[in-house]
Amino acid sequence: MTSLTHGPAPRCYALVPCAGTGSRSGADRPKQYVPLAGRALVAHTLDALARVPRLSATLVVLAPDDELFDAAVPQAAGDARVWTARRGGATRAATVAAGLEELLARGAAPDDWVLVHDAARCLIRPEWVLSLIEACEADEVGGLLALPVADTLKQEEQGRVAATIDRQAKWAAQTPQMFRIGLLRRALAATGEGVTDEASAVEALGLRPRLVPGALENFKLTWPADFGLAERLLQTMAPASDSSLARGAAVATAGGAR
Ligand SMILES: Nc1ccn([C@@H]2O[C@H](COP(=O)(O)OP(=O)(O)OP(=O)(O)O)[C@@H](O)[C@H]2O)c(=O)n1
Ligand SMILES: C[C@](O)(CO)[C@H](O)COP(=O)(O)O
Repeated sequence: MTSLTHGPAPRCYALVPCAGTGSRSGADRPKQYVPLAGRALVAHTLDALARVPRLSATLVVLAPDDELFDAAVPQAAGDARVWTARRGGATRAATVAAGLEELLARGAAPDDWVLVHDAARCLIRPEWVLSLIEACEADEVGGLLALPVADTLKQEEQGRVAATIDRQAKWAAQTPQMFRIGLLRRALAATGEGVTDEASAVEALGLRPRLVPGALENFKLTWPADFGLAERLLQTMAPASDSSLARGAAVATAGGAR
């Protein structure tokens, strides 16, 4: 039963920065629009997020001059849980910061959670998103999907190894990264555009985000060779079992999108 003295339970929103150019990808267009297994890369990303019932809505932040999204993801126009905003900035951090303002303008509360997920991680699975939500929703700070580094790490100087770096306790950060909207907004305002992920901004406030084990498959498509690999994985992916997500559905349905 809802208490009379407390507000409604915090909701979860996804925020997908989708305003990059993909300069390292070698593609003939922004990488999020490269076709993979018959659909644009970002369409796969949004499909997976759409199968997470705990998400009240997903905000896709596009470049101000984006002319590709509507044709690349036609189903978004008819989906009340997908919102778009042409407010992307010069850096990922600027795009995310603008997206947070948009969420607040659309009725999200500072205490609500936001899960920032790269458009470019199109192999995300609904069950991994749910595992992040379940690990973080009772957490003071929030957290992120990440993977312990498996390889021996080398420090390069002019094409040669200058040092071998201790990999003990090193993790590679992935997305989604889940924080309260108000906290992340404050963190990004303090750090500016230099940070490459949300956790870095939150860490700069002296906080310690929770590391939640992710999956190797949830890699970020960055280099030309990544596209063929992602396409092969998409083609062989078993359909996710939506029943495993049902335990999250009741919470989202009770609130709906604001
Ligand atoms: N100004 C920017 C830069 C990046 N992104 C988004 O942030 C995610 C992760 O960034 P990255 O892989 O670095 O994408 P790009 O910046 O597009 O790639 P590159 O660095 O190779 O140019 C992508 O979904 C990208 O669209 C964004 O929304 N706004
Ligand atoms: C957020 C991120 O995907 C975590 O690995 C990464 O930091 C994005 O960095 P990039 O500079 O945009 O590639």
